[in-house]
Amino acid sequence: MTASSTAALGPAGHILVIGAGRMGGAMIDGWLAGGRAPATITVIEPSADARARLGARGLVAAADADAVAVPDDGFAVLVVAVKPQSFEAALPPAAPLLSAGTLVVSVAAGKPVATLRNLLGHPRLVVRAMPNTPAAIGRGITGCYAVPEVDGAGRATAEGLLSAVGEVVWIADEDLIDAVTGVSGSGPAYVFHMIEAMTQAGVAVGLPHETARRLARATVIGAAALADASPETETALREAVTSPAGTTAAALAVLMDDTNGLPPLMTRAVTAARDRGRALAD
Ligand SMILES: NC(=O)C1=CN([C@@H]2O[C@H](COP(=O)(O)OP(=O)(O)OC[C@H]3O[C@@H](n4cnc5c(N)ncnc54)[C@H](OP(=O)(O)O)[C@@H]3O)[C@@H](O)[C@H]2O)C=CC1
Ligand SMILES: O=C(O)[C@@H]1CCC=N1
Repeated sequence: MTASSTAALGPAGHILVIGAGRMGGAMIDGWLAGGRAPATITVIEPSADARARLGARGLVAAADADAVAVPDDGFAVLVVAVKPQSFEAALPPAAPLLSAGTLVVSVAAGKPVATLRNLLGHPRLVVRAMPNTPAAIGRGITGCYAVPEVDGAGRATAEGLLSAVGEVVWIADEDLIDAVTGVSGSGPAYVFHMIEAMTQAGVAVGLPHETARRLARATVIGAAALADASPETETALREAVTSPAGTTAAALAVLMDDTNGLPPLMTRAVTAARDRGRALAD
């Protein structure tokens, strides 16, 4: 396989996935839903239960790298989806499974290209990708960085895999992957916490917990669906809820406060996630 042949990850090209947990599993679900043949996906996954479930769906599941049979045409793509803390154990044994043309796509937070290369026998073609869990329903968004050695066709290969689970955005600077993690990789948790916080606030002003939760949950889901369906900007949609001197204006005076409101709080939260991603590099 040549360096550029990875671009042709057609229906028969093989994918190796290390780690089929929440993120790896969500991506696999997306590929299968998109029509990829299960037998073209080999997964290294230590959990026997997970392997049994993957095998039942027609994927090739191995407990470790030693148990993986490399297909005749090699693996076109390796997807690294283990936790950063598992890198040292999980990656070096997989190095012999790669060929010169294998495109390595890592979704791990924090771990830089240099570390991936050191642990995987110095592959040339590396993409760092930061997806998020709405990928499980095809509604994710992934920020990606490709090393200069990955040509347009290689990017197309990565984009083909990642767009099966949602939108794809490319960034030109590897350092900004940690910022992507802070906004969208970790972001779904912020939205779920918004539901929790609105529920808690509803209880604080007298609503029964289940009623508050139902109202909060349907509001977040409905507002997101409206933002998705509407041609209006978020600002216009917010203004449409806000009557002059009304109830929403009273709430937004609290939420939009320059010092104690949501924007400075969110900036602190995103910065903390970005900084944690940077720290995971070590
Ligand atoms: N969850 C998220 O929202 C996102 C996660 N990510 C990134 O995805 C990666 C995985 O995270 P997530 O899916 O949440 O974590 P999970 O723990 O759900 O998945 C990791 C998987 O890797 C398996 N694993 C552990 N050790 C090995 C090994 N030596 N070889 C092969 N597989 C192994 C685990 O198996 P077992 O459980 O049996 O140990 C588990 O199934 C992380 O690097 C994270 O930064 C990126 C974007 C979003
Ligand atoms: O919390 C984490 O570290 C991972 C990366 C982005 C979402 N989950």
